[in-house]
Amino acid sequence: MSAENRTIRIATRKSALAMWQAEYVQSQLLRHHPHLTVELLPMSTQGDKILDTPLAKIGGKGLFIKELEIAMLEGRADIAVHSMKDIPVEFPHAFGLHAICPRENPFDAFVSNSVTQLDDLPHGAVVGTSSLRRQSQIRKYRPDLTIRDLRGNVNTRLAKLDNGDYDAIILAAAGLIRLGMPQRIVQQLPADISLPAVGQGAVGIECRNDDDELIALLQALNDPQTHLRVSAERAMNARLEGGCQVPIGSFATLDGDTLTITGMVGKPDGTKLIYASATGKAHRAEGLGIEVAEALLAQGAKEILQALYE
Ligand SMILES: NCc1[nH]cc(CCC(=O)O)c1CC(=O)O
Repeated sequence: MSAENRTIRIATRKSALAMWQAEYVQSQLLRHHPHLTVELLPMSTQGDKILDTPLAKIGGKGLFIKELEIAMLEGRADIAVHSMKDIPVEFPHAFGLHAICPRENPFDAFVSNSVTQLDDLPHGAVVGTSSLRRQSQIRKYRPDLTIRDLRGNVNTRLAKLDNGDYDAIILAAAGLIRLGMPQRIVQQLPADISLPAVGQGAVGIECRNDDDELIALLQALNDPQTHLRVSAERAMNARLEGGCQVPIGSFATLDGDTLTITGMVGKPDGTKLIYASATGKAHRAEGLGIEVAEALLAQGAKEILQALYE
């Protein structure tokens, strides 16, 4: 049987956003390779089951992908589809990211039912986010606001806002757009207020490193520009040893073959945020990411990050 006639099984989490991403990859695979059969294998992961404990305590974001990797090792699935911002810097060695799809809106979205921009929230208003990165930046910009924890998938978070538990919440614009709710974005937060997470808005495809035939099929779905930008951002994160749940932002842009990357590390209480940028030829994406990490380390990034683990 030729590669073009294979059956590709996609392991995915069951959340609405994960399912959207898996279906997107399914449709793109069929568009480029019409003779494939592409099936979805929706799975519950440890990360989805344990909702009441902070992620950092139960093993971090790797928990959301381990079951998917076991399914691939056991031959029940061929690929796994992930939000790039949710996957750890390092992969188990048998696996790799073999395609990164075109990036959706990478910015954070301010979502509220009462005001139309962050600046209009009254003093003391309650903003929901569990992201240390968002918390740090919002506190810096509006030290008068109260930040309250907010976990769950996108729909759960929106329901908590609509219940009146928060005056506003911060979500990734990409998730809202993909789930068909762009009208929920009342303000797109610019990078100088909320620098996005590493890989935010990009979807990656993981498979076993030894499946050459499949890796070749996936190349049609890879977007080289997104790949370069996300590679720079992930290289920065790797150099900072920024695992899961860290107050780190990283955002790369491309202008022709010139790549610019900006990084940020912040104290969760918003009292100290450090920034660095680098610009250079796009083929040096990873080197530029590492340069930014070094510049952040020179300004005290390590001390900020270490304090979090104590
Ligand atoms: N951590 C949850 C998560 N993972 C991916 C997205 C959507 C954005 C993306 O694909 O980068 C979201 C929601 C959010 O952060 O608001």
